[in-house]
Amino acid sequence: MIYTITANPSIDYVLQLKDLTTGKVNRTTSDVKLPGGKGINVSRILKELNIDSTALGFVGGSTGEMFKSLLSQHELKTDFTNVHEDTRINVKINAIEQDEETEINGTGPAISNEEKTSFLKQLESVGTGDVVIMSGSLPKKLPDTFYLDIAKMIQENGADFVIDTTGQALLDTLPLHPLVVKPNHHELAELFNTTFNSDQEIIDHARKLLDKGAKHVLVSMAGDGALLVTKDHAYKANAPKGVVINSVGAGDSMIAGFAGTFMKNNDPIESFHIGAACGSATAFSQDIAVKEKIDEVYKAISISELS
Ligand SMILES: Nc1ncnc2c1ncn2[C@@H]1O[C@H](COP(=O)(O)OP(=O)(O)OP(=O)(O)O)[C@@H](O)[C@H]1O
Ligand SMILES: O=P(O)(O)OC[C@@]1(O)O[C@H](CO)[C@@H](O)[C@@H]1O
Repeated sequence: MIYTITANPSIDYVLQLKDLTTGKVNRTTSDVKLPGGKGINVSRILKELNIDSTALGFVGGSTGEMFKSLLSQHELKTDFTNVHEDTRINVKINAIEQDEETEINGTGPAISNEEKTSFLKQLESVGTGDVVIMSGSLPKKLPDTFYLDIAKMIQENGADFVIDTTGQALLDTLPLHPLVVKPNHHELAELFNTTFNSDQEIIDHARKLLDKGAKHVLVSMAGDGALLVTKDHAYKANAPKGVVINSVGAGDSMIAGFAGTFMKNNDPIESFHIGAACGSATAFSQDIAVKEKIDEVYKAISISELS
């Protein structure tokens, strides 16, 4: 079973307007509320790919009820821990004529010790053959090491894990051999305090993450596609042409496509192809991509070997 952990889920309030002027009243041309949070997005893509997962996380208050109701139409398996304080609302502003996306994410509820303990109890049965995908910010009062501590615990029981994180937190996960890490090219450059001028430079730095323990490294590059780097090979997926509607969740979609497929077939290249299709398909959709869009985009992506 794949478990996704979204410690800090959200209602994503996605607003579209022509242009955004700060300090003024702006009016939307359309607005939708979506059940958000990185692990939730991963579970939603897995569902589209017909791969079972259970979504875990902390949900509370009246916004939590709305979040669950928004999510219910997607028919995911969930096992949320109820908390006292409200689930957050994240505001996503797509200013069409400015071609600009602005996000304002809330801090989320404070999690009490009892709520945290009850959540962790759920993970005691996770073991060999399971994968736990953890992503997104932490709500108030959870320790910075929350995801890392979970990785240590479930790994001792034989499970695989993915933590979608950046910076030092990403480096800290590597000795535990995560199934995959997926920095974007800017995040990878920041990790090594450098800038990249070629794919080869990106590949060389991605290999350092393999040397430190990652089992697979994907480097996402938004409209420039993505790289899959293994010890001896590197592959590039093109970003197909299309109209970008809302790229929020493209990275989550790519992780879901890669990890979910790899669990099934152990084939990193096909997993990469599907991951790239999920990422672009989400960028070309207002919400997280649906199966038909993923299939359409898959056909427009080719994987080429670079080195
Ligand atoms: N504009 C785009 N056109 C085509 N494909 C895209 C576009 N943006 C993203 N993708 C696809 O989705 C993948 C992941 O996107 P991106 O690199 O933006 O991840 P990210 O930085 O983790 O994003 P986010 O945090 O917004 O989810 C890219 O590698 C690419 O394959
Ligand atoms: O504040 P976090 O937890 O870092 O990110 C949360 C979030 O921006 O990530 C998802 C897209 O990746 C959205 O659904 C959600 O609103």
